[in-house]
Amino acid sequence: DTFSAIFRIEMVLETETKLISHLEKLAADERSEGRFLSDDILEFLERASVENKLGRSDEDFPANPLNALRILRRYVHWWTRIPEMLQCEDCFISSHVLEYIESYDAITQNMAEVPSANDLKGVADGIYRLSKMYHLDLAELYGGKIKDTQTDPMDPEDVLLITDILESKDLYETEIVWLEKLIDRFRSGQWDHSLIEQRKFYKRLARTFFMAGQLTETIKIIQEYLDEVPDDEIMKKELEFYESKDDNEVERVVTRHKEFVYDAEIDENYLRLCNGEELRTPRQLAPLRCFSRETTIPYLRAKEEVLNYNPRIAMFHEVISHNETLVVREIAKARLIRSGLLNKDGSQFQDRIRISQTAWVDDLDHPIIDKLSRRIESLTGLSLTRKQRASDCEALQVLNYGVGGLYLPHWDYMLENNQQTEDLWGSGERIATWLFYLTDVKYGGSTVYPKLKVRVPVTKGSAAFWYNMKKNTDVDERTLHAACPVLVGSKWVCNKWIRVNGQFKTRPCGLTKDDTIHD
Ligand SMILES: O=C(O)CCC(=O)C(=O)O
Ligand SMILES: [Fe+2]
Repeated sequence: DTFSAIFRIEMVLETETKLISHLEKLAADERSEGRFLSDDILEFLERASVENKLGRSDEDFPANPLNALRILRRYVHWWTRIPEMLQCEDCFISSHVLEYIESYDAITQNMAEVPSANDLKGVADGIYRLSKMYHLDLAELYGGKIKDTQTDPMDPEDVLLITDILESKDLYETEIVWLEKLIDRFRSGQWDHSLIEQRKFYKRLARTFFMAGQLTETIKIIQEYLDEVPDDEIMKKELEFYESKDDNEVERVVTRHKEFVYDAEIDENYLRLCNGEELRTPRQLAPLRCFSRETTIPYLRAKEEVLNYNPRIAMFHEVISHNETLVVREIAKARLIRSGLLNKDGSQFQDRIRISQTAWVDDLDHPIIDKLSRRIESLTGLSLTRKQRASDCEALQVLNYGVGGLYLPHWDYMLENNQQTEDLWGSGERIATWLFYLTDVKYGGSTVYPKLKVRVPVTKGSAAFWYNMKKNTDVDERTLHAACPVLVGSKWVCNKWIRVNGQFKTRPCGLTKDDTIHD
């Protein structure tokens, strides 16, 4: 899918540039022979051309979720439909039209991912999640403002995509808030009325009130509309319909829907840490230090910032160069696919708890990938040899997050299903995780440890490092961690999962059963 990696949305913009030039050529060819494309298409083409230029002039443009939604809606609602619109049943289809359709098909076949209605849902759901998680102000959001970033105001149609999501989750109360704010914006003249029919909104709001079990409000909202447009026959019918209902009936609609499960409760610490709150006391923070750490190379020292001692969670600074981040991303781009999660039997599945795309890159793929592995060896003292069997670590996992992209709290260890591929047969559990940050993001995306109350901000060039196991090789549950939703930005990371069996020389057991690895 497209919504699960910002990189894919950048690709949609690139594809659109090609489609625009094909459609412009078609319009010109037809015009030269005295025929014209429909006004709908011509108006769209003009708008798309302006918005596409704007989007491509700023590389951060698709990293704003509102822009991502606009780009994808343009593609799904327009570009995919234009071939049909050009082929009306009883009109003349010129050779130019056929040519356009051929080039459209060719371009689409070349796309790794063709955006679909499902992607629109993914982005809309992402924006809803972000608004909830980061307490976004709806009036500001509609006006295109997120924190201190500003883009064009949302189109009412985009807002409706989000309220559709709310409705599908039976979140009627929330939907009412979103719709009321939308009508506020109309009333105050902040939205161009020509963009949409007001009736559509009022009708929608009335229905939502009804679904939420608020019949009085339902009738009130329709009357409010009729006060302004008294002759609207359609709305008069709506009013009659609702007036014929009684409260018992409303109750039934609501209880039917309440059987569904509501949004899972987001872990309180996760929420607060992602919002940048410091949850530890000054006393807990006081002993934390930065170290110039020895490595296995005598003259090389590393910049280590300890964020927690037991278990040790550390950030290593300036451990990957700008150029290296570009190489990793470039190799990964051709291989990205939606990230999976592991079933008990080791098979993979996809879920909303992990929204990103993954690519696996190995030491042999490029000298720089190998160099990164050797660097992690010297910084951690662990062995990262890749072998046909019983490797000391996995290949490098490269991730790009999508709109509202996140990874809810989880552990990196896999317990019984730790031998997915042959190279890892006999490798044992994931003893440690090394996580390089390849980009900065504007807002959101931190890695957080809800049990330890630790937050690692996304910092290009740095890495997070921790042990998932105690010295006696029991897994350490305190390492529960998560990736916060990305609010604005394209988050790229890559991580090395280091396996336990190859580390026996440098990682002996501790003196007590519970000894943690914290040096
Ligand atoms: O992206 C992050 O910040 C964390 C990623 C992670 O925990 C994982 O991929 O297992
Ligand atoms: Fe993880």
